[in-house]
This record gives sequence, structure tokens and C-alpha cells, in this order.
Amino acid sequence: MRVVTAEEMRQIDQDAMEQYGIPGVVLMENAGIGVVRVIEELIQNVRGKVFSVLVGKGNNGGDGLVIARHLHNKGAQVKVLLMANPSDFRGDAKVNLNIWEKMGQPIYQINQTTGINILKLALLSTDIIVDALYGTGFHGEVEEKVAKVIELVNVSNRPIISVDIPSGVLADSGKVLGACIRANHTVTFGLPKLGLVMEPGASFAGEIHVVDISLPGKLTDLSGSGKQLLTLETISAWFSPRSPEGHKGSYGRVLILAGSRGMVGAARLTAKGALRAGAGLVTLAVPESVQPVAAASLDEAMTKGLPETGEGTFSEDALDMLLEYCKQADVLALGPGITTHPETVKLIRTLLPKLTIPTVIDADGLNALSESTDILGNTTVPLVITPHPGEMSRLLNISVHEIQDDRLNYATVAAIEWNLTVLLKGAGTIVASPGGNVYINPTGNPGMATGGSGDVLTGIIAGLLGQGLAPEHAAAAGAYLHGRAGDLAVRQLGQMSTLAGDILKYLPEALREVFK
Ligand SMILES: NC(=O)C1=CN([C@@H]2O[C@H](COP(=O)(O)OP(=O)(O)OC[C@H]3O[C@@H](n4cnc5c(N)ncnc54)[C@H](O)[C@@H]3O)[C@@H](O)[C@H]2O)[C@@H](O)CC1
Ligand SMILES: [K+]
Repeated sequence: MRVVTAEEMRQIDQDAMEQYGIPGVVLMENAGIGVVRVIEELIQNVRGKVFSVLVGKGNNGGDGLVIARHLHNKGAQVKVLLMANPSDFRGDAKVNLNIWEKMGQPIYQINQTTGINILKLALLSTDIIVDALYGTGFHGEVEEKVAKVIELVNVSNRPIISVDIPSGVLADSGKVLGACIRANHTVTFGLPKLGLVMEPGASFAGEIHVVDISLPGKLTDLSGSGKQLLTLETISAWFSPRSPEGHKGSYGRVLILAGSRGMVGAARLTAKGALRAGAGLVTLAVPESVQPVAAASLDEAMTKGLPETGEGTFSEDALDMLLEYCKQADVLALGPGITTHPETVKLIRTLLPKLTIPTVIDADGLNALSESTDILGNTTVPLVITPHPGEMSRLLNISVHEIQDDRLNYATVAAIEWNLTVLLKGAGTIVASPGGNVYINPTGNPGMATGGSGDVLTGIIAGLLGQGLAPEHAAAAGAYLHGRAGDLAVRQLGQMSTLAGDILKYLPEALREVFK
């Protein structure tokens, strides 16, 4: 599903008005009706219920006034609480304020000194709160007066429905710089805004409902490159059912370069990730002394032992054998558990320019390249890199804080600069393609922050690449399925006890949903 910035949404609204002649007041009417419809789906009958509608001076407040009118017409008792002076209203919002006034309905101004007491009283007898203070036009931080209102609303213990976006969330980033409405539901118009799918905005938004406000499909369609929220529907379109004539060679021969003495588990988890994701054949290459251990509990994969250093990590001498194995594989995944031993680092740096097959690079595979990222940009094969913010910080040579502050931008810039697919881990994993596409993943939970979880993801992506998914689709579907499997695992096992191996166990269930 396409997601947009405030500016993109404003442009779409403007095009609807100017190119198609749809009056703004019609869009606002549709928006308000859309919210009321969602409310009716949630509580069936609004008759007799008491609503407090918080109204700001912009168009978001205008939507609030349409909502107030329709709720009133349906028999609800509605209190309009204005966080502005009536003289501040303009355009379509002013039209709707005038209608409300002409209906003889009361307006309570809560922007005055006595406002807080009026609000407290109103909230006491309120069943449901509608938040139409700020929408996509909001910038910066709410002022102190508004912050007090928001705090009262948040502790009122009443269900809160936010209009378009919770007031206080920045529409383009999901950032919350001060006070912010914590909604149970957010009804957003036309297309979801980025701030609703990126943290912390996503957590403030509660359940998201996207309603149609009659914007022409041509304006909202996802054409060319763009930003998408990953949904089951999105990723399902990238998979096709297996042909009855398929054999193991049809589903990809995946070679995995992973592990070291003391980190054999990382290698096995990667191999199992690829297998569970449907790879036809998996070969796991590990330092030679740990090969028996790697093979011991990995019935379905082949293993190879490669020359190693005294510390049990891959040595430079592994290069020729590795290149030979690559000739018999369709995809390579490298990095989990390989350490940053200087010889192993050299091996990775020498290997990269010689690669002949699509490759997924993770963990210490990325750390090996952090001082020579030019190698990444100079490979001739499709690459998918899967850094967590720490690895990304080493690659880009900027702080983790800076990366986390602008995740989408850094992932996009790196993907274009190095001409590869970037999967930036963390809450709301981002996948950016070299062509400028961006996918935001909504699945996953903090229970997945456990050793080995990333190794499983690397394996899944390699497995999907082997089955012919385009690199950006393999990375995006991999992130979605990995997160979904983690969500299913946590449902059974809880956030504290879920292990990486459990993500593997629930992956089949996540994949089954794709083929339902
Ligand atoms: N034609 C359109 O553009 C449509 C817009 N719609 C609604 O309009 C909203 C956008 O409306 P607006 O652009 O008027 O803006 P908003 O209503 O989101 O913003 C409210 C007002 O707050 C001001 N403001 C921004 N940051 C502030 C801060 N930190 N402290 C105090 N005041 C601040 C803005 O200048 C603006 O006047 C959407 O979110 C949506 O709800 C819908 O009615 C559908 C159609
Ligand atoms: K709002």
C-alpha cells in the first residue's frame, strides 16, 4: 500500500481540486463522513452517545466539524471544543464552523484561561473523543497550552479517534517532539501518511483505517517508484505457486558463508532460514574445524569446510575454494558469525569484486567493508545488505543516533549511492532499492531482539532470491515474513522467551498466509 508525505498528499488533494474540479469542501465532507462510518463500525450505534470533538483552526479541525455535524444528525450528543478563536478559521474549515453555529449547536472554547476546566468537565461525561486538533499541516512541537489539553485527553481513559493523524505526530517522519495524542484508532484520508507507519508515530496511531474521500485513482495509484507499506497483499503478488514439474534445482542453490569457532549457531540458523524459506538446495560453508559440529544438527543442508585461521575463522586461503563453490550456486549469503578477524576481513574484501552471483551481506560481512565501502559500489552482481543501525553507522561513518533520526533517508541514499538493496533493521524495518523504491515493514516485535534473529533473516532473503524474487522483493518479503513469524511466535511464547529458532518454527505459518 502506497504511503505518502504531507506534501505528496497536499499535491494529490490539490490535483483533485484543480485537475478534476472536486471542491475542497466535498473532500472535507467525504473525510468527515468516512470517520463517522468507521466510528459506526466500531460501536454500531452512535445515538445517545456523548462525543467530545477537539477542533483546531486548520482543515483537520474542519474535518472535525463535519464529523460533529453528522454525529449530531445521527442522534449523538456532541460537544465541539475549539482550540482556536472562531475568527482564526478560514476556507472550508470556516464554512463548516458557520454551519455548526447556524445549527445552534454550542461551541466551547478551550484555548482560553478557563479552557482547561471546561475540558475537564466535558471529558467527565464523554464516551468517545475525536481528535481533530492538527493533521498533516502540523510542524514542530505543540505549545504548552495545547500540551496540557493533550495530556488531559490522554489520561481521560476514553477511547480516542484521531482524524487523519494523531495530533502531535509529524506526518513525514512519525516523530513526536512534545505532547501527542495517544489514539486507539486513526482514520486517515486517501492514503496513509508516513508518520502513521514509522515509529513512534505508529504506536501513537493505534489501529489505522484508510478511508476513501473520492480522490481519483490516477492520483493515488502507485506508479513508478514510491514508498510502500508492506502488506500481506503486497508481498503475495511476488510469489507464484510451484509448478508440478518443479525440482530442487528450480528453487535455488544457496551457498552460505558463515560461522566461526564459537559461532556455529549463526551459520546453522542462516542455513535453516534459507531452507524454511523454500530454497531448493543449501550448502553451508564454515571454517573446516567446525564443519562436523555444523553438520551435526543440519540434516537438510550440505556442509563444506574451508581453510581457517588459528582462531577458527575463515582464512584468506579459502578464496579459491569459495569461488569454485560459487560457480555451483545461484545465490550467496555471507556474514553471520564470521568475526572481524583481519584475515577474514581480507578474504571478504578480496571476494566481493570477484562475485558472480547475487549476494546477501550481513553482520561481520558488512563490518569487513566499513572502511572500504567503495567495494560495495563496485560489484557487478545484485547485492542486498542487511545492516542494523550500528552496522549502518560504521558503513556510513555517522552516529547511530543520526541514522535513527532519519532512517528512511539514510537507507534510500545508501541504496542509490552503492547501487544495491539496503535493508535497515530496527522497529519499522526499511528496504530501499537502488531504483528509489522504499518499503516499510509493519511486522515484528521487540521479542525478536534476540541473538540469531538476524541470521534467520539473512537466510530467508537468500532463500527467496534463489527462488527468483527480485532483490528488493526478496528483502522486503523476507523482512515481512520474518516479522510475521516473530509475531506468531511471540503470541505463543511471549516476548521474553521467543528465540531465533522459534522464528524458524513459525515461518511456515507465515508463508502459508501468503498462499491462502
Ligand atoms: N483539501 C485538503 O487539503 C484536505 C485536507 N484535509 C484535512 O486537512 C488536514 C491538513 O490541513 P491544514 O493544512 O489546514 O493543517 P492542519 O489542520 O493539519 O494544521 C492545523 C493548523 O495548525 C498550524 N500549526 C502547525 N504547526 C503548529 C504548531 N506546532 N503549533 C500550533 N499550530 C501549528 C498550521 O499552520 C495549521 O493552520 C489534513 O490532515 C486533513 O485532515 C481533509 O479535509 C481532506 C481534504
Ligand atoms: K488529528
